[in-house]
Amino acid sequence: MIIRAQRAEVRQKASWLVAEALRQAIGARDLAVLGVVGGSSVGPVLAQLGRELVDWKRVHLFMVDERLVPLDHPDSNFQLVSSFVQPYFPPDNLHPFRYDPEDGPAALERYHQLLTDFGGCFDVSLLSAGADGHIASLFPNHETIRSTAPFFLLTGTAPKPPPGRMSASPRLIGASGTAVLLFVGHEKRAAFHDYLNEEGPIEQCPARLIKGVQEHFVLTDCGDEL
Ligand SMILES: O=C1O[C@H](COP(=O)(O)O)[C@@H](O)[C@H](O)[C@H]1O
Repeated sequence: MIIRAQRAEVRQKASWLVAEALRQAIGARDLAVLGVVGGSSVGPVLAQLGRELVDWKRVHLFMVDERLVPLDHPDSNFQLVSSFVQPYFPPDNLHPFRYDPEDGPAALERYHQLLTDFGGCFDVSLLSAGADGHIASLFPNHETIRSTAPFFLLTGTAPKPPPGRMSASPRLIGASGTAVLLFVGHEKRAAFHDYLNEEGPIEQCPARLIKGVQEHFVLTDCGDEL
């Protein structure tokens, strides 16, 4: 489903959709895994999400992607996300990706194991597309979007700085129960039009990946009529 609205409404609706999908997952299996990206678009949605009626002690937050910087670095996606969710999330339910350059692949395996402890996939993914159509750290025409990894991947060649990143793989994002994808801001207009193109391959516009997710919603303030 595509929802075109003014920015404030996009944030409100996205927050409601995420909350509703979390409530459904909690109803089905007593807990829910929320996967979240970084970037400027998701912060206000996460702030709004704190006003929704959700049993937060049953929700576990994982990063869908992370920049390979220390967790207290201003570029860290977790740093940004946690600043919005700290007021309402139990601290023990926040699961940052902890990278150690000494054992990169082992860090991926540890994160995979941790996710497996909570069911092995994201019940809900909150995503934001970049101006080039990337989602998480899966970039157009890049090794990351071509990856067949079942869970998480590392790259040292991301075209958007910093080049060192961790990302949920295309398969893991595709296995989400619900995906909520934002195209917020005029600079995302071309990417949104690419997303709409039924013919185009996922490799050129990774945002199209979510068309394969069981339940997916796209919210944008880039509609032609706005
Ligand atoms: O680099 C990244 O960018 C995307 C999009 O960010 P936005 O600021 O345009 O919303 C983000 O989803 C991703 O997590 C991040 O690493």
